[in-house]
Amino acid sequence: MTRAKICGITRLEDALLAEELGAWALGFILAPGTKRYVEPEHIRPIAEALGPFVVRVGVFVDTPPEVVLEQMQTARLQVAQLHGSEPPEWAEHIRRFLPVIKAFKLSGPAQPEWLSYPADALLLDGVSPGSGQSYPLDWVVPLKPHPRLIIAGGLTPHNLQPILDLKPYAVDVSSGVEAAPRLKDPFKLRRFLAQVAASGTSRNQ
Ligand SMILES: O=C(O)c1ccccc1NCC(=O)[C@H](O)[C@H](O)COP(=O)(O)O
Repeated sequence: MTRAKICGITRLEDALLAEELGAWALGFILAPGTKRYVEPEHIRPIAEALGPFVVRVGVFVDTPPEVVLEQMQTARLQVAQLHGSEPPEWAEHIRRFLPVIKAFKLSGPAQPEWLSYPADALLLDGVSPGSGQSYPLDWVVPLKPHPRLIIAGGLTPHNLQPILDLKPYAVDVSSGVEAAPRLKDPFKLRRFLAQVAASGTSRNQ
């Protein structure tokens, strides 16, 4: 079954709606200077308002492991997503305490050696995270053997079906379900999550 992660959450109402519509995971951007950055103290009340069965993910870019762990605790998040050029030792350090998703940005086909990166799941993204940029689907193929492969990058309710046909562990979307940067669009969110559910992969099936 394929799960859905909704990334770039900045508002409580978006988080609660995504949860209600069946999202498995919600992502909060902890990379200062990026469009959807939210401070750990701002995330905390959102994370605490969610039910127990939705996974709270913190997204970091080249942040040292000690800082990742500190901010994850402050924000009450559960899974760390490493979205920069973090060395494997950083992921190993964080994994002593929390599960890790390692993201790789594609400017060409995925590299098979990424399969051995120490992470609980791998995520493939476009070259410019959160920008709605996609890539040719066959670039994903070298990582297909990974049991927990998350596909992101330019997904929308319109182009989602061929990705779902690959049956990845999860799909991840940010700008494709926004009304404007930082604000989710309830209609797009509903369509995206309904499509994941209709693929026979909803958490309720
Ligand atoms: O979304 C951001 O602004 C962002 C900034 C810095 C690092 C990562 C970021 N997003 C990570 C994600 O997991 C996004 O969901 C992913 O890049 C897909 O975005 P989109 O193409 O807009 O759906």
